[in-house]
Amino acid sequence: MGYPPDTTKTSMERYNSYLRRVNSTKLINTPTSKILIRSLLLTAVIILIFFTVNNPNLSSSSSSTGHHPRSLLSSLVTSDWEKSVRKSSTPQIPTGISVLVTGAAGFVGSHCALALKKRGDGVLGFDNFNSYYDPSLKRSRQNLLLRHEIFTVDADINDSDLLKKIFDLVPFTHVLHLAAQAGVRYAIKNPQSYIHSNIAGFVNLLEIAAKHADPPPAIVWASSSSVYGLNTANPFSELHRTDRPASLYAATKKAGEEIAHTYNHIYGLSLTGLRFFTVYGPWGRPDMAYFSFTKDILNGKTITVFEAPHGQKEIARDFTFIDDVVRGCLGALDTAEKSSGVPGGGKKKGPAQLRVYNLGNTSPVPVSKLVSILEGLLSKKAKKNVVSMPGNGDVPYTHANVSLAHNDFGYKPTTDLTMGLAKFVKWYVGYYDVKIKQVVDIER
Ligand SMILES: O=C(O)[C@H]1O[C@H](OP(=O)(O)OP(=O)(O)OC[C@H]2O[C@@H](n3ccc(=O)[nH]c3=O)[C@H](O)[C@@H]2O)[C@H](O)[C@@H](O)[C@H]1O
Repeated sequence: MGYPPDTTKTSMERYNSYLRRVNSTKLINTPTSKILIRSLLLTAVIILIFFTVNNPNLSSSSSSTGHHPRSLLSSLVTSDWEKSVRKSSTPQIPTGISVLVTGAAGFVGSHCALALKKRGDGVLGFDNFNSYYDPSLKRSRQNLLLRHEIFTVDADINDSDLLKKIFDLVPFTHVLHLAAQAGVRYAIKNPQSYIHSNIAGFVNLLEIAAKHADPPPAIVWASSSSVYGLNTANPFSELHRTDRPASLYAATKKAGEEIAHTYNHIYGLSLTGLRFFTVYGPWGRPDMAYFSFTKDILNGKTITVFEAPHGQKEIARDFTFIDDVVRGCLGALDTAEKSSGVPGGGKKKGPAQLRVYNLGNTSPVPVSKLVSILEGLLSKKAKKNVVSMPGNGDVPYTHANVSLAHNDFGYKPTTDLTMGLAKFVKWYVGYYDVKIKQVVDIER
């Protein structure tokens, strides 16, 4: 219940405010008050600068707090830019699809973009080139895409205005959504970045796909093996429980799967989540163990290898080679049905497809074996510091059952870890111009 207005007080306040205005005009004309006002202004400016410096998110165009970034729409869009967007997205064959690839300058994104383009599909890249790891590697991937006539828009998926503009220019049939904050253990250091990209960014994309895009595209997106969390049933099946994530990263990917359900249910968006299992290979991510181990072994630096508590199974991963994952992504895109939503959102013509698949290698390898394979390929012994696995989000073991992906789109991984790492090392020494005794010939 509200209080009745105090009319006496209100009119007194109006009068007082009138008096303050009258007095202030008199005051500012005296020399003492001029000095006073100037010093007050100066103090205000200093406080403002202090706040901005200590809260970079306030001035950032792409904050990590989940606030909407300032749109790059007006600074990016020119008629040449529009031409590049349209040209890149146009399929080269009559049966080709038109795909917006978010995270296109990332590891999996760049490989998928190239594979799609190679078979005649239209591909537009989208990436914010953040500095989670060396952005120059992302720029090199972007240049590689450009050499194959794939244009990459340099922006954040939280930029609604720009995304809308892109969907106005191109009637994408599909979105391959791979832009995300990756890394399991980094979530301890920078939790907000996971919310910004994996939750807010994903919702922003889905909002635009559901309510703005005409036609609403089918969306295939990157979930993660980490959603299995503390699950102990093996190998991991899509039917197992995923309600016990061990890291915030895993929790945001699991949240993504639930959010996908909602947009499928309300708006009829066709959505397919792919649970990737520790993907590795050429042009990979420097933050991942196989990559940083390679770098450190070559530089004679000690690597930290995690081990399980005594009496437990060795720490292992179902390492999955990039080419196998790319085939899985294309298979998922090719079997994705159209969204059933009506452009503008709010209605759907009927139920739409909602899928989740494991994309793993089906053959877990202990991390100690990963190190010994690398030692062989690099002809150099690793200096190892073996420590107990810290409780910072890691899980001890992953192992995929991929029969669902096999049945639905013929997914069948074909590269074992030794072969895949040989391909990675060959790329690594070429890219970073490293001399090693002998590069194992993998073109058998
Ligand atoms: O499948 C996923 O969904 C995730 O895969 C990947 O996570 P992980 O499987 O944790 O890969 P990665 O960090 O390479 O560690 C590999 C192994 O090395 C061990 N490890 C790691 C670091 C270290 O210093 N020492 C060590 O022993 C470590 O204990 C682990 O056993 C992606 O990064 C992630 O973004 C997500 O996609």
